[in-house]
Amino acid sequence: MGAVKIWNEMDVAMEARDNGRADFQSSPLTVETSLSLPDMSPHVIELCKDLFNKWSKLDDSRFSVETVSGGITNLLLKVSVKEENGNDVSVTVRLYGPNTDYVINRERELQAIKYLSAAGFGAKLLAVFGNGMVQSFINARTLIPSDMRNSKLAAEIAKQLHKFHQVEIPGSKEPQLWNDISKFYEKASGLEFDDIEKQRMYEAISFKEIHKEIVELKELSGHLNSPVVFAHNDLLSGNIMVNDEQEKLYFIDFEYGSYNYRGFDIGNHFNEYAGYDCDYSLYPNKEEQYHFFRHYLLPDKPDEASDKDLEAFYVETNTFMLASHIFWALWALIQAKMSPIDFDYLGYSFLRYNEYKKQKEMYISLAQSYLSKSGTG
Ligand SMILES: Nc1ncnc2c1ncn2[C@@H]1O[C@H](COP(=O)(O)OP(=O)(O)OP(=O)(O)O)[C@@H](O)[C@H]1O
Repeated sequence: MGAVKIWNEMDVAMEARDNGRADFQSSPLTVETSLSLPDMSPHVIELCKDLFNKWSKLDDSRFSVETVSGGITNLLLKVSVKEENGNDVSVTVRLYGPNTDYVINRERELQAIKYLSAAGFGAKLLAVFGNGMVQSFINARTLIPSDMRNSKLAAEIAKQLHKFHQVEIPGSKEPQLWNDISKFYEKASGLEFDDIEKQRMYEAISFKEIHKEIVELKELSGHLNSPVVFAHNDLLSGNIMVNDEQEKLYFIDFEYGSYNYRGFDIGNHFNEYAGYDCDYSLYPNKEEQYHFFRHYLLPDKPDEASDKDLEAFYVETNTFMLASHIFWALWALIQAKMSPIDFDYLGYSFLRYNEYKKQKEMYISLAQSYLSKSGTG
């Protein structure tokens, strides 16, 4: 992560605080992400003491630091503190992965978190620092892909997403999908790999073909009038948590959040039924999708959604589902080069693009015949 980027983050944070719009702390300190947990812990404790006054005088023995997730993007730590009054308090400390600013706009993320957490979504933002942020710890379990097709949970996710899409975030309301895809395309098409096998696989990719697909899909999806909303853009099972006793659902991780097409957010979510293994036999069937759409469209009276609205929603979602494959296929190519994390990003990119090619004919003709029927094509 470059120094310029860090200062941008701090500027956003300072500006928000100066305008009295936020009540989170900030510090220019950074924590080296390559350290082992035992070596990193004293630095994390020092950071927490610097950020939170009430902890500044506590003995280090009152802090414990553990790993919550190695993520495929960041390192997430849980810091538990025994306060002087005997209370146990936990927070999460997120350390941004090196080079993630090639694929994540941190300013956009920070701006979104402030407003989303104020609207009751996700964990509360408590502090930002040089290469990460501190948030409240959520006591809930993280979903696994198969949870998402559980009909009760699917209905809850749809309802929650409907609310999420109503949050207003200041700034430009331009949908970002094609800007992001175009940025990813530029970056992804000019890579070079030191590893010979990776380079060989990379050279087999036809960027000319991908470009043509992007142009056609952009043109077609533009006719579908998908509403532009503030979208999560990465609603996979690992970014949804549920507290079963309180029946409370949490969306977390707004790294990719932006104004975007509603159909993209939902089509992307449906693609995630397949999990990281990309088992697309798990993609929701029409009945499961309609169940989701009903609860999204009319959360209080889902059974009253009209066939016409459901059909339009189906066409919209499955056209943008195709764009989601291209988005993440390009993203994974950049990650394959930039990320230090041991994950087969190149293989993942191929799985996503192959699935795009497998599905495109069916869903593009569906959208075309829908548009010609409705006279808007
Ligand atoms: N505030 C929180 N409280 C408790 N657990 C959390 C919190 N935020 C995240 N988690 C847990 O950590 C996991 C990883 O979090 P998150 O998705 O935000 O990290 P990430 O590095 O972006 O991961 P990935 O790149 O895999 O999406 C989540 O799936 C969830 O289990």
